[in-house]
Amino acid sequence: MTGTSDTTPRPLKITARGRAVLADPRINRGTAFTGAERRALDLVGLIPPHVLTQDEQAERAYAQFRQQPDDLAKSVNLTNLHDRNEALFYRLVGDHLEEMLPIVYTPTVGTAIERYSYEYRRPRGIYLSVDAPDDIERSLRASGLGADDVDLIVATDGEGILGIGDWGVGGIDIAVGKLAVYTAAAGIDPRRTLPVMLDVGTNRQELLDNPLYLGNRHPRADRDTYDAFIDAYVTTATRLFPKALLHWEDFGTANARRILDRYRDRVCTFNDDIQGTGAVNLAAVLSGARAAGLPLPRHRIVVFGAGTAGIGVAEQLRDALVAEGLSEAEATARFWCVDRYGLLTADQGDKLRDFQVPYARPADEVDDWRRDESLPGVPLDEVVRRVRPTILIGTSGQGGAFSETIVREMARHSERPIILPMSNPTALAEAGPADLLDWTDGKALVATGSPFAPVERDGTTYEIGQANNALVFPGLGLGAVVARASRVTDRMLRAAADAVARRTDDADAARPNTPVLPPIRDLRRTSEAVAVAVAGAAAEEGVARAGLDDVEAAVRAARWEPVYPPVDAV
Ligand SMILES: NC(=O)C1=CN([C@@H]2O[C@H](COP(=O)(O)OP(=O)(O)OC[C@H]3O[C@@H](n4cnc5c(N)ncnc54)[C@H](O)[C@@H]3O)[C@@H](O)[C@H]2O)C=CC1
Ligand SMILES: CC(=O)C(=O)O
Ligand SMILES: [Mg+2]
Repeated sequence: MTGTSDTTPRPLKITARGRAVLADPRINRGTAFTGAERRALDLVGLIPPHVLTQDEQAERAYAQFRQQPDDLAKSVNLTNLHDRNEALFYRLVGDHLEEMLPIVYTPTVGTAIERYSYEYRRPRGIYLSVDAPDDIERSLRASGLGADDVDLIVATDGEGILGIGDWGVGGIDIAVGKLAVYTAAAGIDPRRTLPVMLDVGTNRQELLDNPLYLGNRHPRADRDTYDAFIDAYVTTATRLFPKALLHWEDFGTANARRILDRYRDRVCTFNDDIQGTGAVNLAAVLSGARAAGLPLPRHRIVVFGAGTAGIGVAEQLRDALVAEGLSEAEATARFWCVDRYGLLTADQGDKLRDFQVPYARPADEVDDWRRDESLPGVPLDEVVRRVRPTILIGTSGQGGAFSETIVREMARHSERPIILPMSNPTALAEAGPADLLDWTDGKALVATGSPFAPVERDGTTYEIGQANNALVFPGLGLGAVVARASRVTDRMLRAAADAVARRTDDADAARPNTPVLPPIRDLRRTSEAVAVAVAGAAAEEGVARAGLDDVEAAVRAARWEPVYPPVDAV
């Protein structure tokens, strides 16, 4: 993001005066207030006299960032800037996206969430409590935003943060982090967004025992109480902010599914872990299949970790196979999903969760397969040996699960194995890219959920694509907002996946290091392409409420830029 825009920004109306201006990050620009602005806003004497440009401020802020001793300190540093001067924060993150995304987002956001009650400085977002559902409306109204003012709300209940589990109220930082990516990548106007913490308690004893813990100090609410609370949130949020897209992030598996199933046909909503992850995975697989020279229907797909993300990934791949002409049964038969009890098989009874059932293999198919009685079921290595997969996807949160033996076995039967360890944060990746390339003699087509440095091998540099829903949700959100979509449909998700995959169309598939995903440094352009595709799909499908003559122009015009608009002191 550069500090420039092709259109002159509209003046910003400011009613606050004096210290109240400096205390509000949405209007504060600190030392960049000009002499005239300082006089108009009663700031004379409250700021050192010399006026800096935003460029100069950004230079200083970057130097301060670089001085921080570690990633958590960098995260705190950026949070402080975010709390002081929002435009400068986005200017900085946009200018250094590759360097700062791992700080505001995965992996460091995971550490910030674990440390939330220790590192807490200021609140950000809206905290709703299951113990006070009657306060939902009052709390959402306390944002100061009216019916036309909200485009997007990211909500979490903190139960399934990345792969690190239940972190209670600290989960608010994943909503804040996702919104930062929405703005830095797609130019969603940050003043028209809300992070929401749905605090239903926590089952992490360490938090309940911690005197500094800032969330509700009781176990998670029972299902009826939980569902009533979620319903009160959806009903109130959509009544107060009828234009808002409701994004769900990092819920526990059962709740994530139930919520999506309940609301997806009623309101404009999507679950990032199920649908955003499914779309980015599909993009990587489409590009990978092209590079491997094997049409999608001929692939054999093993998904390791059949939870929220894993089954979301399988669902979109299955739809893509159906679109290629396979019947639903034929498409489903291309999958072998492995979870904590081993390969999903139809005889697993109540160990199978309802959303896993369609992917369970017939029990007699695996009669003579080796079982691991400690699971008890067919383990991943046996599945790989028997199935000879061409695609191996990791959404298990089990760091190192793709062992050398497993990967070498896969590579024995596949010219270009597609291996996507998607688990976050970094330590939970099922394998690292350097190992994957070593074990496959450089043949593997790899992308990972968290960022990894490029790998040097035999004089070739392999850039590692980030198979992270961050390639999808910012553009999906912007497209939905521009179209004023009434729903997020499967077709919009497919359009997003295709748009991401097209960003690697000109890559030379014959090269060993051909990318399967566009790099993060191009995230702004990728997000724009996704937004255009999504808004177009919404219009074609009849769920767009905005008239869109020129989708590309509408998307470009909708982008918020982190500039300082002229001040109108009212
Ligand atoms: N790259 C991306 O864009 C995304 C990555 N993820 C990552 O995927 C991972 C899983 O996230 P969710 O699906 O939300 O969690 P989840 O808890 O719904 O799913 C994890 C699944 O792994 C299974 N599992 C646990 N231990 C296992 C073992 N030893 N062997 C096989 N399976 C095992 C669990 O039973 C569960 O079904 C996390 O690390 C998360 O960061 C999630 C969403 C997006
Ligand atoms: C990326 C993401 O949404 C996750 O790891 O949960
Ligand atoms: Mg997530």
